Amino acid sequence: MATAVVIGGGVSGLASALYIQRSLPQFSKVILLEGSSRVGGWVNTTSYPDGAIFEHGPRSLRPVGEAGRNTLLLAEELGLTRHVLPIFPSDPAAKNRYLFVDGKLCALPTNAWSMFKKLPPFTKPLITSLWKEPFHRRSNEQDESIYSFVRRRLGPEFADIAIDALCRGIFAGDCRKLSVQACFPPLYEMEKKYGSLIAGAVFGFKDPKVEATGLVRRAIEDKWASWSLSKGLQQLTDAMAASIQNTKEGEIRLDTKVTSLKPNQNGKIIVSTPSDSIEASLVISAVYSKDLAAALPKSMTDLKEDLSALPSVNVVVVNLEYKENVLPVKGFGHLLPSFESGPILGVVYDSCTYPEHNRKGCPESTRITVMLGGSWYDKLLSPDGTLPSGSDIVWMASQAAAQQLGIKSHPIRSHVTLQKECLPQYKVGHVSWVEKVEQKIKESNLPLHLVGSSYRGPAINDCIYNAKKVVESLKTH
Ligand SMILES: Cc1cc2nc3c(=O)[nH]c(=O)nc-3n(C[C@H](O)[C@H](O)[C@H](O)COP(=O)(O)OP(=O)(O)OC[C@H]3O[C@@H](n4cnc5c(N)ncnc54)[C@H](O)[C@@H]3O)c2cc1C
Ligand SMILES: C=Cc1c2[nH]c(c1C)Cc1[nH]c(c(CCC(=O)O)c1C)Cc1[nH]c(c(C)c1CCC(=O)O)Cc1[nH]c(c(C)c1C=C)C2
Repeated sequence: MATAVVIGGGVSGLASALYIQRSLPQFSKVILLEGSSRVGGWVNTTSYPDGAIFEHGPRSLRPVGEAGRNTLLLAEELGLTRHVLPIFPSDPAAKNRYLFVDGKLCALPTNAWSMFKKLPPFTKPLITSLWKEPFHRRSNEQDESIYSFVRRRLGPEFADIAIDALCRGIFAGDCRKLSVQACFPPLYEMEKKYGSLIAGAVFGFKDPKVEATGLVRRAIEDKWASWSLSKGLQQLTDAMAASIQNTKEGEIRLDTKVTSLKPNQNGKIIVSTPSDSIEASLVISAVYSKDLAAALPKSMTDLKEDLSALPSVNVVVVNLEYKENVLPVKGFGHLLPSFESGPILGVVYDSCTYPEHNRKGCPESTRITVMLGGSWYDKLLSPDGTLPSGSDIVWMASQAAAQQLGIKSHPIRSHVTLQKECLPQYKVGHVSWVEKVEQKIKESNLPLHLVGSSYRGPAINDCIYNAKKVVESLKTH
């Protein structure tokens, strides 16, 4: 009886367990071990009895590309079709994103025409950077920072303002340190292959392989910008967990932290938890690389050191709800470049994106999420090095919202979550680091495989799709 063990019950671990059940029938037992008391990992939704929904982690998914289509397919297979909340291209949440610079909200260009206009905070129309872009020489470096790549190709102003803010709004990180090769592989490939981003965008488009039926077809035909679910994104991970447990092979054990992994003489791995030991023919690690390092035996010092080297950042997520409509603009949200504010990364206008998640009977109520910290987390700390109390953080976030959005009223409900080490930082050289750790695991001959946000992308779509690819690579032909 062959047993597969998946370590970690975030979206990557859940996807791994699901795909093992579907594609690797040689495993008569698939056991998912989760250290905490719930599945979902960073996917975490609070649903209040009055119908209001607060997301403390991810809140929307993109339907594009192979990975985006794959998640939609999975949602459909899990029976979630009627719960999908699409954002259409005409919705303000799809069209409007803002920067907060010099005390003002500045709309980012939304269409080709706006590229020809001088839109503050930029001092010249975007087209003036774009037309020169194909003439810049490609770099010979293996990797470089996102900042230096964009500065080289599109100029310093675009890098200092737009790219700086964008990296805060995806990685909560510093574009001067993050790797372009790891964080934006399509941009990196476009330059390497076509010598230019514009040429790459024109000639490099490939139709994704995932078949366009059902939800995928609807998303393509109606040009969805993004989507969520009627009960929030945790509905996806809850449905994944239910599907795993619905089969005779699948088992999820909560409050079960993996404390050690030891190879035995049969080429298997003994997976130990405080209460049990399991002999596994296959182990998929779906935890932060540092957490995997902590479970590996001392004899694997080299690999442990490598896995421990991946840095990550803390993000403080503050959900705020107001009784009335307090937003001066409609859109997805706004971001602050690092020169503006330090620790306040941005604000998501949740009630504008998903009004369905507002409390019942109060369509005018407003939900926003203020995100703080990331690479600037230290700036949030008190002089004694501690994080201010929850009520102080709510005050700080609501003051920021008041100043940036002109909100005069006080929130009627708030929720603060400290998401510790939640976003791994892919620094310059990250892709080589992934190759190195995977090579060392291969050389060890252990039946151990890596998935999760530490390696090939933090987006939910990446996590699910990479889990699928890893499991499918294990199929015996
Ligand atoms: C604030 C925020 C906003 C985000 N917004 C978006 C968004 O809008 N769109 C998007 O696509 N992505 C977004 N992301 C990114 C995305 O949510 C994460 O990258 C993704 O959820 C990571 O999933 P994972 O399964 O790889 O890891 P995790 O969610 O970290 O799961 C790992 C699991 O392993 C468990 N674990 C750890 N150690 C052990 C052990 N020794 N034994 C057993 N279990 C263990 C943990 O408890 C956890 O449940 C956001 C992330 C954050 C933090
Ligand atoms: C202000 C901080 C953050 C906001 N979201 C995140 C942080 C740290 C985390 C996050 N957001 C996205 C992803 C997934 C990336 C992907 O490839 O899909 C992650 C990990 C989605 C995202 N958010 C913004 C963009 C441009 C994207 C990429 C996908 C898309 O275009 O939708 C911008 C953005 N994020 C935040 C705000 C307020 C904002 C823009 C106004 C919040």
